[in-house]
Amino acid sequence: MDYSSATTTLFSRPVADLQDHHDHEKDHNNNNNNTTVFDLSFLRDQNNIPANFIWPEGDLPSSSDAEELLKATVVDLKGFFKGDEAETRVAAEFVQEACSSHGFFHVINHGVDPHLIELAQQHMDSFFKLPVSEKLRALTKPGSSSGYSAAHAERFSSTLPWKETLMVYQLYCEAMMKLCLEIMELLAISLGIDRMEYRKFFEDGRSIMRCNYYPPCMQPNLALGTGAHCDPTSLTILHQDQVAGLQVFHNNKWLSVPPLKAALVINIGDTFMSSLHRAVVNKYKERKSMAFFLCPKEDKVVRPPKELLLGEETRLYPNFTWSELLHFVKHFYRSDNATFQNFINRQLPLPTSFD
Ligand SMILES: C=C1C[C@]23C[C@H]1CC[C@H]2[C@]1(C)CCC[C@@](C)(C(=O)O)[C@H]1[C@@H]3C(=O)O
Ligand SMILES: O=C(O)CCC(=O)C(=O)O
Ligand SMILES: [Fe+2]
Repeated sequence: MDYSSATTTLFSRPVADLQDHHDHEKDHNNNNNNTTVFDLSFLRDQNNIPANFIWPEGDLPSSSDAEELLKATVVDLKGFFKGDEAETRVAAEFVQEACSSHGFFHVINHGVDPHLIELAQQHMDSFFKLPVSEKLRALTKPGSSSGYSAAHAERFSSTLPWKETLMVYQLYCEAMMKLCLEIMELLAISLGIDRMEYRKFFEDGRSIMRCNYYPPCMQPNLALGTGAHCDPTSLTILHQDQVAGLQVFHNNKWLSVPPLKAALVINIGDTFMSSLHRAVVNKYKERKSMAFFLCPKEDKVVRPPKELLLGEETRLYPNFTWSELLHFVKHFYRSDNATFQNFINRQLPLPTSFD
């Protein structure tokens, strides 16, 4: 096999290591013998993008989308970190306001060393600049939450996202994990439950850190960097560079979440309730984002806190474990706006219970 030709659009390769891939959903890639590898560093300059990257009209950004900005609350964490009760209450109220509406907010004075963010970005840059043959050495294995992927072509065959991703397991992500736990404390305060409840629940969490590289696209109106979806996870901390692209569907409109210097974007995932969002691409500028997804430990049972329940009959959803939901999105379902509902309604031999 030859990955060296810079003039070839696609590389086909026999993929012995993808043998046990067992996707069943509509657009999952069932062709195990011959996965196509896309070289986005070549495709970015092409006037016509391959059909695999073209999304159905209803999914595509329209010219009136995102003219408006999302009113994303800016939560200042300074007082909370100092232990100032009054300022903590104000921060928790802002979190509550955002989470009862669309679930997105910015945090500033978040305590993450800017040099660390800079360093992570430099590593990410040098990785994505490598020749495709080198990047493929880190190609993700089916079902794995680490490694490199060019447009998820090893998993899906159509409506491919216009991006390359690199997933790194949580070892490298201590600063993000720490911040997630602080925000979990604020979330608990905002819900009026024991402030340590979620902190304790997530302290042994298994998280996913993902670097996204969105090359420029000559036909940005036909493609999407990340299609509309809800994060199936628990909490997402997103660092976006200075190029806009993130949009949230709120009040029946796509609204832009423009980058705010020194801030991190936070959004709650489906184990709380995630809002539909996506990342669009553009003709001129590459865009990079780093998403840290907090997830519960695999076997932990996810259930609502007792204080929030009036009785079992008020429950909308049964208990589940993160490993069940993760398995569902990795093998059976491509995350979209109905992931959680379809997971709950799934006809699979997995037990669901209210116990
Ligand atoms: C558990 C996960 C699945 C995805 C990565 C994390 C959290 C969000 C999911 C995702 C980003 C939602 C959009 C579609 C997806 C396929 C993607 O474009 O990357 C999703 C991720 C995935 O299934 O790998
Ligand atoms: O890159 C972005 O701005 C958003 C990506 C995203 O929503 C995701 O990876 O879940
Ligand atoms: Fe997302």
